[in-house]
Amino acid sequence: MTRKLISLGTTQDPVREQRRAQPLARPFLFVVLHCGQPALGGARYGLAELDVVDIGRGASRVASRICEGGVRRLDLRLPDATISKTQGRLVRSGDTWVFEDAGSRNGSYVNDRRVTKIALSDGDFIELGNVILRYRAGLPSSPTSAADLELDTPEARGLQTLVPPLADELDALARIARAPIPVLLLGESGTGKEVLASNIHTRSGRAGPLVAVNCGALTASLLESQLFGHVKGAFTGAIRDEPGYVRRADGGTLFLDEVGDLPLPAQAALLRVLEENEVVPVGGSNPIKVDLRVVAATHKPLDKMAIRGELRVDLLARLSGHRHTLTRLRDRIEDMGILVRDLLGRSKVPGASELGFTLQAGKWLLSQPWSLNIRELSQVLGVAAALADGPLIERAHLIERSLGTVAPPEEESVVAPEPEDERDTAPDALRGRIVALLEKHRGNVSGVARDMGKSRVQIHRWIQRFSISVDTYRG
Ligand SMILES: Nc1ncnc2c1ncn2[C@@H]1O[C@H](COP(=O)(O)OP(=O)(O)OP(=O)(O)O)[C@@H](O)[C@H]1O
Repeated sequence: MTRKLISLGTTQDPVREQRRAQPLARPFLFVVLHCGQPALGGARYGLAELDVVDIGRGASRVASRICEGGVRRLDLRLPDATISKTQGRLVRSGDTWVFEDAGSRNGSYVNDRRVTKIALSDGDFIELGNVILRYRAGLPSSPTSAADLELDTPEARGLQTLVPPLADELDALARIARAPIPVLLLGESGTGKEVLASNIHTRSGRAGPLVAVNCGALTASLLESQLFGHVKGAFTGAIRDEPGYVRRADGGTLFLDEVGDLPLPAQAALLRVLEENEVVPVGGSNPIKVDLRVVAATHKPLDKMAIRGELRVDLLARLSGHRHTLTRLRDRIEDMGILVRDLLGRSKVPGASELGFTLQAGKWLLSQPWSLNIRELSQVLGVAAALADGPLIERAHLIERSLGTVAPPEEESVVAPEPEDERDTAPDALRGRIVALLEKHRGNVSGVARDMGKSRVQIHRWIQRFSISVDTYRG
């Protein structure tokens, strides 16, 4: 079984009907995590067309929709020895859903509390044996994303989700991927922008390579030659022709990672390339044609940067053919099961893909803020898999903040407000202080960051804004 999409009804022309249909808020039941067998991934079931959901033990996860005597019923079987054959049921009561335990052997729990009967609220977690489910009262969904979905096989990495509004956005992105439209990926660090860029390239069917450029790591003095290449003899040390990133991506995809870190002079040069589809290598005189598909990514607030003059508005417009903002992990916690399956499956720790979780460990995964998103989850799981000394990852193996005390610098967030001090400090005084510290630290930005009590990213941002050439201070 790979990806089963179960239609909710037949239409004359489903494509046209879907285009006409606006997303509606609908209730859903998610199977979020099979703690004992995370390889089973997760599932979602639309509750809008149902009156009752019966849940009990089965040999495998199977959901059947049945209509008997006018009652629309979903029969959900879950493969878990700790679940009773008849565990419990969800019953529609007007606009709400009520969970009733059916006298199960091990009991049913909602948000950690043992229950016999309870009206569910949006976001409630339902624990049945070692399986954790979640009720969502009203998620915007199109007819496609409202359909039942089982995800138990890793495929289309970065494009899989159970969450309906996100599924609709990713569906649009998957279609855009096939056209040569520039894509701008926004979102917090660790949400999967690079993974998605790679997937967009794969789906584009373009024959050329995916060439990733970390714009924040380009050296100021060599930037143009790194991007656009150079001819032999263009400068001291140019002992042969070099194509540069842009020409290497000819016929493929140029992935501009951390595009918010691109210095202004490089922005102008890049814009020329994107507008004219040709590149002039440093020291050369003849333009060379290039066929590029550009995907750019950043966790910075590009629109604000454009207003402040730190990013060219025309470049931003060029890059923004289609914008996609990645969802934070804590806002797609229903995907925990499918992410865990993917991450354990890819882990280099021997036997990781066979591991399960204790119920306590599973509940912990679902309760964390995951401020560093999927990257943090991946790190936590990697350590846990290495520590586990049996078939199950226990709560003690899941080490909080495995990335140390690192928190995303507030100024890096696409949604974060601009830090107060940046707006309030007199620009001349700030520039003077940075220049003095660059002199003191001989161009070492980390030293400046330490002395000012700021992140390196913040210092780089000021350096760009004040057009300071760091190389001048390197001795
Ligand atoms: N959908 C996904 N499924 C499984 N793993 C993922 C997924 N998306 C991202 N990851 C993993 O999470 C980590 C971070 O992903 P990625 O580097 O793509 O994030 P990013 O948004 O580009 O981060 P940054 O902004 O810091 O560069 C990687 O280890 C990646 O393999």
